[in-house]
Amino acid sequence: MLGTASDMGKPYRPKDHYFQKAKQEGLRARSAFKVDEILKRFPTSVKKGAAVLDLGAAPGGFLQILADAVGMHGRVIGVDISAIRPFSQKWVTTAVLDVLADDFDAKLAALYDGPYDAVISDMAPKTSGIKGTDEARSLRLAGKALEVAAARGKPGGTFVAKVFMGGDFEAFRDEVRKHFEEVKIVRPEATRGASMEVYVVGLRRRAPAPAAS
Ligand SMILES: C[S@@+](CC[C@H](N)C(=O)[O-])C[C@H]1O[C@@H](n2cnc3c(N)ncnc32)[C@H](O)[C@@H]1O
Repeated sequence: MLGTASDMGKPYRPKDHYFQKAKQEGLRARSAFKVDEILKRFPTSVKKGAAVLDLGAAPGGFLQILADAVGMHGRVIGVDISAIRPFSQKWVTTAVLDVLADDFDAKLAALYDGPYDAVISDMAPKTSGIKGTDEARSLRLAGKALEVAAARGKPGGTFVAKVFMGGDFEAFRDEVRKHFEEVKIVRPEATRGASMEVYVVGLRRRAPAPAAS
């Protein structure tokens, strides 16, 4: 894993500092520092040998951290509407998929049928500049990620989703609470100063209720 957030030097201008640091460390995106911080805060969420789904994974900064975290006996599946440059690690599989497409669930199952120890989403919509619209689009993507975690996540597993604060954010957090024993809101240090984004972290997925007979 990378150096701790407190190692990273202050004062700093997030763009310059994390951008340069990502470049120096051969990371595909500065966002790698965000997932690294989340994994350090919740060290049991992604262990060696885990199966992890990364939604909105291009260009692959999160994937680089996740690939190291799970190691060669794990699996990392990364999907995005944009192509992701292939990984040399055999346990990392990537695909171009739109999570909002009707056939997404079937295509994901064909890629790797789960179940997943962690479902992670860094998805973000193309921003329109209209606050309410962007918040709603962000929540739609996070809502889809939660649906996938509820359907394909292991009991005891982890959920992480980026969401733009505002709008129905609290309703979304409450929805995550229905599926996970503990819910935390995290704003990693590498988040740009003016950004409204936070990560909703669900810990210890509750076992699904048995189907009524
Ligand atoms: C902030 S970037 C992710 C950066 C990535 N975590 C990394 O570390 O390299 C957000 C991504 O969400 C993706 N995205 C947006 N809508 C999507 C959708 N409907 N299905 C899949 N990916 C989507 C975008 O294409 C974009 O690559």
